[in-house]
Amino acid sequence: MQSLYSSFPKITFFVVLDVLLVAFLIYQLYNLIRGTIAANIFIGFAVIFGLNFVVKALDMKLLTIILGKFVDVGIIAIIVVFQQEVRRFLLLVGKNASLQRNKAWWQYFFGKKDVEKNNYARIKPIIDACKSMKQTRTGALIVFAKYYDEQFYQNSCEVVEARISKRLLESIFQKTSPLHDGAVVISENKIKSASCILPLTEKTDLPAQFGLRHRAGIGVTEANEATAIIISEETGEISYAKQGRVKMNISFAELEKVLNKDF
Ligand SMILES: Nc1ncnc2c1ncn2[C@@H]1O[C@H](COP(=O)(O)OP(=O)(O)OP(=O)(O)O)[C@@H](O)[C@H]1O
Repeated sequence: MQSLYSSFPKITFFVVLDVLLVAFLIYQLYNLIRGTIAANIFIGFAVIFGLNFVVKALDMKLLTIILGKFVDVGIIAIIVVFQQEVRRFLLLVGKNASLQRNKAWWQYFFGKKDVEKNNYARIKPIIDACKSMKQTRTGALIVFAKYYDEQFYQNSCEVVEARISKRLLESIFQKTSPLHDGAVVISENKIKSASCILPLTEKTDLPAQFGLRHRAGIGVTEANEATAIIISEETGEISYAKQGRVKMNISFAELEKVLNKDF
């Protein structure tokens, strides 16, 4: 009994912290891959790791060698297979440490009123454009990128670099416009680009009516620090995507609230 107890690590502050941090990381990982195909692949990896442990314990030499080969390349395989998820995870870890974020905190404490006032002025043309596009059932996808990753967006986009205006947004998404296909990306208080082809989410548990526009809107928020407004051409319904999740059929009051927070 004595030896069993002595084999346990002493419970210190850092042991508790260690366990809490690991639990937090596993929870974040679970959040990132929940509802995606990656979740099944993750279970596949876990089964192989578990089996390897069992066959080793049972001293089954042949299986130990075969499964051992998988486990040896496990980390590399995980990075290759979970490329998107690793990217999202690193973004998540890095976002709180970023300079821009610190700037936002500074503004929060020292210039909140100005920020809020300017924010409403920035949001209004977007809300107005959404109202009009909802009415006319014009399909649209507007992405709000916290940090404009040129490599990510510009490969597939037309550069716009224009002031945000209701009429410009409407004209871009008008069905006869050459730029109407794809997404508009707003960042740094500008319409940076239009007609962007974005990565599609691999989620398997989305509503049946969600086609490519919705999948792209959700996909971009999984791969980047971004949120997205999706207006359905079929129903005029407005959805809002953030961190890979989507709120369907949101009202304009809700839209104003979320944009005020996220944009
Ligand atoms: N990868 C992509 N990135 C950005 N936009 C895309 C992408 N794929 C498709 N789209 C846009 O989605 C449009 C097609 O939408 P689709 O009908 O498949 O989507 P949906 O989610 O069902 O939306 P809706 O309710 O408007 O029909 C395309 O015309 C294009 O503008």
